[in-house]
Amino acid sequence: MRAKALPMAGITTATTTDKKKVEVFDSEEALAASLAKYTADLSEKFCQERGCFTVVLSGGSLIKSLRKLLEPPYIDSIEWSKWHVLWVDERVVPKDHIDSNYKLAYDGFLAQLPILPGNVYAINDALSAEGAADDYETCLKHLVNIKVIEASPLSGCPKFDLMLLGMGPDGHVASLFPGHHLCNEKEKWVTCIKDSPKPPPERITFTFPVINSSAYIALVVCGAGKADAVQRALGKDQHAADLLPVQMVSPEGELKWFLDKDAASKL
Ligand SMILES: O=C1O[C@H](COP(=O)(O)O)[C@@H](O)[C@H](O)[C@H]1O
Repeated sequence: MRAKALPMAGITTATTTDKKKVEVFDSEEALAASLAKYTADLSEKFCQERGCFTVVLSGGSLIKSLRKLLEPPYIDSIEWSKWHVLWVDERVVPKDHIDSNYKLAYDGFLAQLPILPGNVYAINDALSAEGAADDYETCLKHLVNIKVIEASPLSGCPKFDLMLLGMGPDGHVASLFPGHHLCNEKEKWVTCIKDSPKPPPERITFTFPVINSSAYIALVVCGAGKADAVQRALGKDQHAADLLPVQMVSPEGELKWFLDKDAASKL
């Protein structure tokens, strides 16, 4: 694949290949502005093409980086009623619990938007971890059947329009942690983990077959604490063995890394 460096305003470096783009921003503020435009442009594209836009959220620091979507011009121009919002992973806690990814997204993002409540798909917090994972997979199957979510002709998995992923300092994405056997799950779309190394221990998560069926993935990573994992994923010395989960992200469509300069400091 051909790689080239592009000079862009407010961006320290930008590297592209056919399917993978990496942009490094001088500040998290500049990253958030670019992420909002990227999301809005994809929303417009998919609302026109499909009549709806399926967006998958992560928890953690990603939600703060979406804040520019709450401001003009996007708050007024995006067709929010056509958005369908799901989560790539969720902690098995009540929806009003401080650890809930739903609560984080609702308080910091969704509560301020005119997205239809019926288009926001939280996990069922009354169920066990296994039950919640099965229930969420059933929800995905229903949304594929009624064509809200496309099906990938390659994998048969749900093909989300845009997946917004964060990454932990250890290189985990969703609730798929380094060295954990769930990174190799091939059959289930949604599974549960009961021994998460990061609290809380019980979570549900999309598996890599679903993550990697996405049309677009934005990987949003900020802060010096994540520079080592970024270096392993994007640096010159690439080893096929012992891949970090973030290195297993390889969508059918486009993968775009949004890095601030601290996260990119070891590249
Ligand atoms: O536990 C989780 O961590 C990751 C990364 O979070 P961050 O705060 O370091 O950005 C997040 O993407 C995931 O959804 C969440 O459950």
